[in-house]
Amino acid sequence: MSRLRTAALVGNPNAGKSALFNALTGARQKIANYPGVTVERKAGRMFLPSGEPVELIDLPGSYSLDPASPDEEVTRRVVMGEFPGEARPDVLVVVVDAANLEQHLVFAQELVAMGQPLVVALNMVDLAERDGLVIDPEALSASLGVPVVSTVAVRKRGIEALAAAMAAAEAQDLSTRHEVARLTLPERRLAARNMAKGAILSESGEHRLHAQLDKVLLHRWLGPVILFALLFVIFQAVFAWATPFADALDGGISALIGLVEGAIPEGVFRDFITEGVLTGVGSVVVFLPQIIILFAFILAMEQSGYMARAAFIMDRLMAYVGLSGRSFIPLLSSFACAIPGIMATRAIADPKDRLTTILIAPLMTCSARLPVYAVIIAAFIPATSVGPGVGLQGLVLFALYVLGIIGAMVVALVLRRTVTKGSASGFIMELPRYQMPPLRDLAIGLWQRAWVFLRRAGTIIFAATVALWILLSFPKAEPGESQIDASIAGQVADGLHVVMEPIGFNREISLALIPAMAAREVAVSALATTYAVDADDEEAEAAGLIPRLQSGWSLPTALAFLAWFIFAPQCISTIAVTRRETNGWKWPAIMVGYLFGLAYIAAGATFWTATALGL
Ligand SMILES: Nc1nc2c(ncn2[C@@H]2O[C@H](COP(=O)(O)OP(=O)(O)OP(=O)(O)O)[C@@H](O)[C@H]2O)c(=O)[nH]1
Ligand SMILES: [Mg+2]
Repeated sequence: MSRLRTAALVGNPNAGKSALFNALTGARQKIANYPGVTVERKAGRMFLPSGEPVELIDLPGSYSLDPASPDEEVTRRVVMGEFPGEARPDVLVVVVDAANLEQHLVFAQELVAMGQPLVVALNMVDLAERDGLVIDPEALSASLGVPVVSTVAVRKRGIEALAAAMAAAEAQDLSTRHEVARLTLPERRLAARNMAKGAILSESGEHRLHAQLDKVLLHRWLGPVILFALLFVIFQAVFAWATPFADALDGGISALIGLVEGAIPEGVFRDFITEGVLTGVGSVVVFLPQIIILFAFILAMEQSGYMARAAFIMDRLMAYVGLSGRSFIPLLSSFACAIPGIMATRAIADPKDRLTTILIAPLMTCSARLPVYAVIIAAFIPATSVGPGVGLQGLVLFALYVLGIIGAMVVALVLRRTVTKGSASGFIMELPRYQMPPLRDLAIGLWQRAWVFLRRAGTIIFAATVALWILLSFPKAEPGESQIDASIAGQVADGLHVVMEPIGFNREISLALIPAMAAREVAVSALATTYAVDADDEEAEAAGLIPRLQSGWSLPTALAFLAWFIFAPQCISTIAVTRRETNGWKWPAIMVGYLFGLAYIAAGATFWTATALGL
């Protein structure tokens, strides 16, 4: 006759505890909160083979008995029998994922060491077998010293055997458990690895290959080196591969301008089409090839399963600045655009972690900066190579991205010590399988990205450029006076120029920065339109933006302009989404303030250093 009254399911997150709970209890469950905390208490009744009822509790996922979150705190106290009003479970069912055995066995050993009756459910064996990995429960049982039952919770496989093992658990000899109790965490990790290895019955070549791949790609220092090398190659490719396509697009736009000039009689309307629409918006659209190449790499990294590994690598590095790998995915999406990045921070449970991530997200180089960077680099950085296969232009682009990341990390460090003080939470994630990126998905993803970019060009960039063209074109200049001087925009820019002159910005830049608040790419279209309006004749107008930049700007000014855009929060939508996600104006105001401050300092420092060096 069994004396079991209560049992608890415990284990790492996503091991399948809740699925097992459902399989064991059927519909007989009751959900409430633990007293005093918002953590859910899920209990239900199951029956042992003898027909005896047992109350089964489904505990929240945990990585160890050292609590790092309210969920883990509850798990720990229930398991230890310290939770008021909750009886210590008579038997623990430790759920481990067969495909992530090494990871899950670390916590399992800690539980074994508690010296309670215990059964291990080796769950998800179906998924492991699909991946070519067969685990021997007998071998695992021998090395852990406790019964192990294979289960597939979602197919209700192994459920009866598990219930039988639970019933038999009270007769367990607990005297040998103290050996495990003495192990330190690194020792337990090592033991987990050996046990996991020792329990492998068979492993497919593919699975072994993937495991080998992980050994290299997740290596303590080789991993980050490979990640950075890969990023380096990506930025090289953005310049090296895009040039012919960008040139072709550029030629197409010039041809279109020629066509319009031939078809429409001279006048304000023709100027509007050529200077405002085609030159302005066209100057941004030519960067479509660069955007596509960048995203082809990013999507391929995501779909191949490498991106999750990158997050894993970054977790270690981000811990130094008080952030966890949980921030990596939002920050990574911010490379496309800070808006989805900031929205993705909702997945970060810790409020201070989340706030820090929101505040630094705009420092990740979003794709809107790419046209700005690319046009200045094309105009001022020679297309020379600085080593075999290493172009200077790609190197500068890479440096700009890295500077954004370094800026973000420094800001995070400062924030974590001041306004968002608190301890960082731990982070472990399940790594997806490696696979060849499916070409179809890749193509769809690229198409979506390209469409987002073109839609921006057709809406917000178009609108801001047209508005600027109107402000630049009226009132009309007297003969002998420059159109920019006469225009409304020119007058406004003169005011801003007073503030921007000390950091090396000329009037055209000051002018372009105002509409660029709508979106960063507008800085490019605004410059293109300004120079087109300013051009004395059609020949000068047709010369294009890059020669105008080269003849009008000094190198220190161009570099200062690049430095400005690493930091400047020139994006109204980002400010709006920050307001929404932080419920007020306080944090967006702080964000905008510190980013403009940094932009000004960085641009100024760049300008004066470059000037002092005689560049
Ligand atoms: N194929 C397969 N899927 C499973 C198995 N067990 C659980 N799952 C799935 O794995 C996912 C996670 O299972 P859960 O039961 O929610 O995991 P959990 O341990 O309760 O997770 P937390 O409560 O977050 O700690 C769900 O999508 C389940 O459907 C299994 O044996 N085989
Ligand atoms: Mg669960």
